[in-house]
Amino acid sequence: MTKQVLIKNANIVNEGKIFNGDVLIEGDRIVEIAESISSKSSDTKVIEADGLYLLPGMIDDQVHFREPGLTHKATIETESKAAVAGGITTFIEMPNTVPQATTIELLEEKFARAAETSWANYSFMFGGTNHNLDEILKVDETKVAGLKLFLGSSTGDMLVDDLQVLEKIFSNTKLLISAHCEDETTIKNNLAKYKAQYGDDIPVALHPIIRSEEACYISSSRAIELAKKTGARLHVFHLSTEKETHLFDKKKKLADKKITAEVCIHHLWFTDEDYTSKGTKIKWNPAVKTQKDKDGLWKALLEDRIDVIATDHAPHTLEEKNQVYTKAPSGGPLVQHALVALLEMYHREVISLEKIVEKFAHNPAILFDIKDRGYIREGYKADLVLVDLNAPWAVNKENILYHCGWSPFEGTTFKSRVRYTFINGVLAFENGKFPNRTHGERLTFNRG
Ligand SMILES: O=C1C[C@@H](C(=O)O)NC(=O)N1
Repeated sequence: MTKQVLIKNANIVNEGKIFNGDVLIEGDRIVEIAESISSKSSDTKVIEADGLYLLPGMIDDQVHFREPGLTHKATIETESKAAVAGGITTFIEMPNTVPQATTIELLEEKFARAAETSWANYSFMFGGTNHNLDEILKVDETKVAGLKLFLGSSTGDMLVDDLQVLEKIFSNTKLLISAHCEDETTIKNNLAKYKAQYGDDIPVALHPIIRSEEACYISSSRAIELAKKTGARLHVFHLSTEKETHLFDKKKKLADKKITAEVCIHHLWFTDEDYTSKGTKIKWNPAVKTQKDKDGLWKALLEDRIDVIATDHAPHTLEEKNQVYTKAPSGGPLVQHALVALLEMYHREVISLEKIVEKFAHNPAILFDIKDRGYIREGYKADLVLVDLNAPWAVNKENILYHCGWSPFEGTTFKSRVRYTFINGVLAFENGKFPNRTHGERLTFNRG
């Protein structure tokens, strides 16, 4: 008989509602959701979830797991395991690896590596450059999550700045285009100004002045304009400014939106005041900006001008991060702590549980047309998370799972913790331990 798991008496958070009930898993799928389900056989594993909240597994649409080529920073195995401990059951990984995922062959190698080692479900973005239009046009949109374009330079030198090429890509690809938007000319001019003043040792607090609001706004506006002109499907990654949020529409149903937006945990949590205590640990591209920006991002998220929450999990070693401003790479690890950070914001009455689930599970599933995931529904894959909202713990070196061994949240106490995570019906994480070595599946899409 197929293996069964019965989750009893959970507060189920799903599709805008919270209700008390039981969920029965058989094999890799949810087979029944009801007020009360009795155990069907003696070897059904029963989880008494009294007081816990059951959420669909989070879907993180932007992570950097550094494989191949940068495995001193992270691997698919280490980071997907950390993700599972953090309640993320599915991730979409970025192409700025070494080599970059800019040919179909290289991309398929990443899929093969993930099939062997990933704990969580996965897909990848194909990388666009100034030179691989032909290859972009060969990519089958039913097989990959989308196309990533760096419209501002960041880790991995993948800047696409040939405007003619860009227009051809937007006009011709059927792939969902995810864009990193920061205007390169603005950044370069700002950087030159402060380099003249400070040399390489620029105070990190100037990062949001160098990678400025203006840089973000110019680039996002340009990408949106191009998407409108060409009819391309555009998803703007990691908005970091209040100003940009007004470029996005709040009225339409998500499935009908052709232009969507993402916000990341670090931009919802930190502000420029934190550079003093955290230094380059919170150096990200785009930069963490002002309190006004953070407030604006929250407002846009809650008003549905921003559609999804992600992490942009981007680990670097501490040695790399602890360099002077111009040498310290941008990015930091987040997948283990993103959900509990959002639950902290729930405790602070900033966001509801229903909204967290909508933005971090339902909406990425809708936006990427992910098949059978992102919801607690009968017939869907059993990617599930049970969280305890009242079990405080502090992030420290002993409980950090990232390969790089540090977190921008070190020293932070979170009220909530992830108790159980299921990947395709298999219990991957249980109270700090990993009872089963799960193997995530390649995402399939309702497209084409
Ligand atoms: O766009 C990016 C890339 C990422 C990385 O390190 O890969 N780090 C960032 O801060 N932003």
